[in-house]
Amino acid sequence: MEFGVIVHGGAWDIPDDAVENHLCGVRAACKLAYDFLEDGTSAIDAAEACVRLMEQDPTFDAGKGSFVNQLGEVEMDAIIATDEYRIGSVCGIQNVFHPISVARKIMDTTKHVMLVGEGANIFAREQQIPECNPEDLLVGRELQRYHAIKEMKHFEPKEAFGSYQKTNGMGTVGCVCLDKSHNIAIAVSTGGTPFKRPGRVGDTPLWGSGGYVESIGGVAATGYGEDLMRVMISRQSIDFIRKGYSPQEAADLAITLLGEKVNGLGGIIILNEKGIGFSFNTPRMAYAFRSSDDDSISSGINPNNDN
Ligand SMILES: NC(=O)C[C@H](N)C(=O)O
Repeated sequence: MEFGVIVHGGAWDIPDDAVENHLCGVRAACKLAYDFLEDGTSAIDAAEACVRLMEQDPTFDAGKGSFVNQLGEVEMDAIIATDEYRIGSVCGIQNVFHPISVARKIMDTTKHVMLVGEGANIFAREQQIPECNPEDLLVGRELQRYHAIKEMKHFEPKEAFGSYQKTNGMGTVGCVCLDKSHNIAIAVSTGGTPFKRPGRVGDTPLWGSGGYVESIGGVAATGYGEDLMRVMISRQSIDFIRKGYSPQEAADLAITLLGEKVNGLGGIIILNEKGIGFSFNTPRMAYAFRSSDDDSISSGINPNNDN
């Protein structure tokens, strides 16, 4: 392909009544990135714009709509990177609409790769990234979930990713873009897991776990972060590509490995010049993709392309 994009909107037990919003959200983000890439925009700019759109969509567990932690607060993580090992990552940031753009500024303007917590907020202020009120990121659905979980005797965040319960609306967002100059970029953003401990960081902002990219391909992950980071799923996927597997084969192998090694639950998307791949072992994952070889966007949410 000359250029292309794949997007995910989270891998978990997406309830039936949230399917439409998830599909609309990933398709809109995919279209935005594809149109940019067609116009000659760089992969990194297209990837940032794509994730920003999903961060402002309250359907997803990223930006507005994020889960709240045990204190009832939103703490977000994000990563953005190019295939030249330029990386920006942010953990536990609060009160900004677009963590992905903070990550981008870290990549573009500092010598660092990752900033966390209050330090990340100080940096965002210095960069004149607009701050918002904590309530601006909170949606009623998440407040209700917070109170419901607080009432529970026992809550296991991993269960939200399997087929154990129906909880409305959650899903990290991510994308991989290839531009006309053969550059690949990844961007991933999340509010983490429900009722997480304050300070908990998942896979998303960790290079090689939530995302990874080299010239041979880019990967973005989603799912139960503690499992994804144990197997460094994104880096594993690219190692399969290096061994000669196609993006689809690499995606399937990485998800099999996730299940076999740590009984993990999650999904990944992969893209390189040879093609697109995606795989998940959760009940559903929202995804959309289009390469320059395709006439239109493909999207889905159920296993086996059964939509
Ligand atoms: N919804 C998600 O994908 C959550 C994210 N992977 C985390 O564990 O923080």
